[in-house]
Amino acid sequence: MTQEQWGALQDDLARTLGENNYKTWIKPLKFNGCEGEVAVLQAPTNFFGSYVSQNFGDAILARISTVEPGVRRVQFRVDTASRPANQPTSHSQPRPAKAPSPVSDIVPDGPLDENFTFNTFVVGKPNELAHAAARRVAEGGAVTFNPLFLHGGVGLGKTHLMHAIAWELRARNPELNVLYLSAEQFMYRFVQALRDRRMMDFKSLFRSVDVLMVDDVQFIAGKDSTQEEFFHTFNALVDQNKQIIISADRAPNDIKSLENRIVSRLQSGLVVDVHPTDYELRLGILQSKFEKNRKHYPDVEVDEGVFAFLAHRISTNVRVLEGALNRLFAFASLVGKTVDISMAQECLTDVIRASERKISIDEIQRKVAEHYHIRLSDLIGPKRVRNFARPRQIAMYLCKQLTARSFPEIGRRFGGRDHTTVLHGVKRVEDLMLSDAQIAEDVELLRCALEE
Ligand SMILES: Nc1ncnc2c1ncn2[C@@H]1O[C@H](COP(=O)(O)OP(=O)(O)OP(=O)(O)O)[C@@H](O)[C@H]1O
Repeated sequence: MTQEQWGALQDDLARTLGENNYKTWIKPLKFNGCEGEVAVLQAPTNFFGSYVSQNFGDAILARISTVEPGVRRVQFRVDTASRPANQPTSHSQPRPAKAPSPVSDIVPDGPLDENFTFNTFVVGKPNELAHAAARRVAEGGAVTFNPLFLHGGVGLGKTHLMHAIAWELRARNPELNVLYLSAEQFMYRFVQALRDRRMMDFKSLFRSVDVLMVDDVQFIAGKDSTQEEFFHTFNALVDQNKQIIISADRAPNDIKSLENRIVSRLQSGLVVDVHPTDYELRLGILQSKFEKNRKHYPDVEVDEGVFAFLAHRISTNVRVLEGALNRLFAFASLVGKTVDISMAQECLTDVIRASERKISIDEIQRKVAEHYHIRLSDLIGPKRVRNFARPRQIAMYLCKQLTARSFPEIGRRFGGRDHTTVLHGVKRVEDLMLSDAQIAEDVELLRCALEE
């Protein structure tokens, strides 16, 4: 993305977030470039970065990814030149070292968030299994399932649970060597060790931990040598009966470009799905966050019905929910008014609008038919000629990606087809996207048009 495109994107944000938000929070951000899947923005202070990340992070990411489809995360960094010496950055993402780093730098103690404990984790139907498994692992003792593999969508509490396990294990046994890091950090440390010719240090350090936690493991998919090293580390630890805990945004066999031997290793323990939140869980989380934050906003009063309104109207992603609540409280304390539903509606227009945007199967079918210049009846109908069959498979794929519909439901909406036909179609498109650039481009174009 060029600086010019960043400028246009800021203008666009000004229109959706309003002039005040723009001037205060968006204008001071500088675009520092992209590092793989991460777009790096420079913020004036740590607080600034985390506020923007919580409140406007999703809006910024959505726009950046229309220009840079490969970008999946936005990271806020503070300008080190203007920061006093020794002040840590808001993110513990590694920065390239100039000279070989000390051994302890190769595997740093993972950055654990002190708010991510079992006490602050609200349990409901969608996450009760994951919570129970995490509790079991946190008790320590004999390893019963290895690894524990937690998977689920963005912002549903996987990292929170992993940190909670680490805190609990450390509290029970301070001697225990618990290492938490993201898969991205694992790769970075590995590359750094290779570059500094310190692979022996790297290997012996990783093999000496008692509990290893790797977050967002999907990141290493397609990165061959990192996968190889991860596999060896994994095996060495399992052989020593050391506990491993992994998280990812999807189940092991759904992670593309992950070697089969790793997939089967990851499946060999307990695989638990953290489901999207339901209304009750969202309500519970809002109430718990409210109690917790009360001390920061002692004067803020909340009308009855506000939490129910938010739990109904805001998406399943807990990070978004938290951000909305923080923004609402900051606003209420600023204007000194009680939070009521109309204030929530006004203050969170963009968040609510984003949550409301639901793409329907009808919309997808119409767009795909239009794109390929075929009739809707041919897209849905029984004819199996390639001119219709391929767009049909693409439409099925997009339905699976962009709606919450199940395979059988999608099948029904495509002329009563069996769910295995849909499954096959989706798989076929996934494969084709890797080998056929035209198909990959068509799918991306359609996705962008539908998400607009
Ligand atoms: N059940 C819950 N109770 C309390 N807070 C929660 C719960 N689930 C998620 N959160 C909060 O939501 C935010 C996002 O959670 P977390 O970072 O653990 O998500 P994640 O699943 O790891 O997402 P990602 O894949 O984006 O990293 C955190 O602030 C976390 O504390």
